[in-house]
Amino acid sequence: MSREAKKTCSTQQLFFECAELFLPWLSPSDLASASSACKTLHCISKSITTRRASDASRNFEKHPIPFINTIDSQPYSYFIYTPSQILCSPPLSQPWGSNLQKPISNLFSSTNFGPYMTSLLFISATDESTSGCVCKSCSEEEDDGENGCPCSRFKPKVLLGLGQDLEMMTECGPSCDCGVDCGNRLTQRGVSIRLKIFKDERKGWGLYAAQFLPRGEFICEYAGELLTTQEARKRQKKYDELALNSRFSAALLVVREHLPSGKACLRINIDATRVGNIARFINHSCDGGNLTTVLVRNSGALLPRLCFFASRDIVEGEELAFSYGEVRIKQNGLQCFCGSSGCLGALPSEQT
Ligand SMILES: C[S@@+](CC[C@H](N)C(=O)[O-])C[C@H]1O[C@@H](n2cnc3c(N)ncnc32)[C@H](O)[C@@H]1O
Repeated sequence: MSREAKKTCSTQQLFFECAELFLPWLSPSDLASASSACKTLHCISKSITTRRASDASRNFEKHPIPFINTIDSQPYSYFIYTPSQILCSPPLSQPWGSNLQKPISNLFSSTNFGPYMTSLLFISATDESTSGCVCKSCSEEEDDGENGCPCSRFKPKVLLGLGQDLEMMTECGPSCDCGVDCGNRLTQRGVSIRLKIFKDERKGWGLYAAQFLPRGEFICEYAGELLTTQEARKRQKKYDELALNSRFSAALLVVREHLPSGKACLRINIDATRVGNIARFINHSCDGGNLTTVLVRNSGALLPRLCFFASRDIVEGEELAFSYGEVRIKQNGLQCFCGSSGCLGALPSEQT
């Protein structure tokens, strides 16, 4: 090979390596623009698209969670991935589809939130349920209710074979001596089951079981940005406007924890529209679907997390669904296509 040819070859190699580094940061529309610039960028963009479609979780979860679309040409849905809820400002973009196997860094790990997050995560512990445990190896409560880890005092009914409503459970947390492998941190290790994301003509993307899931199985957390109520209302208004004019899918969930008196005492706004995990693909079903929502409190953490468990046995290939709520007050609300025998015809909507 001549010197000139060698030089051209190494320049091409350098261009290729640079493109592999920066293209994964681009949104689908920017990726498409870059792809039309030359043959090399077209080839790399194509393989990035294939990799994105093969794993919505960007390697953050135990198994890849692929997109499958037999309806139209959209290969995947674009968003920023976080395995758990976040309070800090999320990054504007995140690499996705790179040929590197591991996520570049876990931007959202609980140790990486900075002082602002720490002050919100920890509260001054005055009662037993928030002060954490000093167990060497945490075990669940024994039948007499005494000898187990104090952090696992509450178990949701779905794990005990009972009801369907929003429930509560407690786990070890930041103020406990035990580590992430502790037996009482079931919902803190991300998604460990096999799932896939299918596109439906009328409901858009939806989350499906890619294996049998027994009743009581932990599915995933509803991860996203935690918002103030003021910010949630502002965003909801914007999302409603967008949904009127396009097939825009919002994923802003409002959770209210009630006192026994019935008065709301805690409101949590989780927005997974731009930043979230695979729970943002779970569609609504008027009959409650096959998932139960559980508020999980970690010892020492100020805010609970919303987690999904299988409310009954779920067979491979079944769509996962839950009820978004009861109230339907918005005019021009979205039509519901849940297909359940008790379908009310419109998606739940509420003035947030
Ligand atoms: C949290 S997202 C669920 C994922 C969404 N299907 C997507 O494509 O990204 C909520 C949106 O999904 C759609 N959706 C969810 N359940 C539905 C249902 N039962 N019937 C029709 N559309 C539904 C609505 O557009 C809703 O605003």
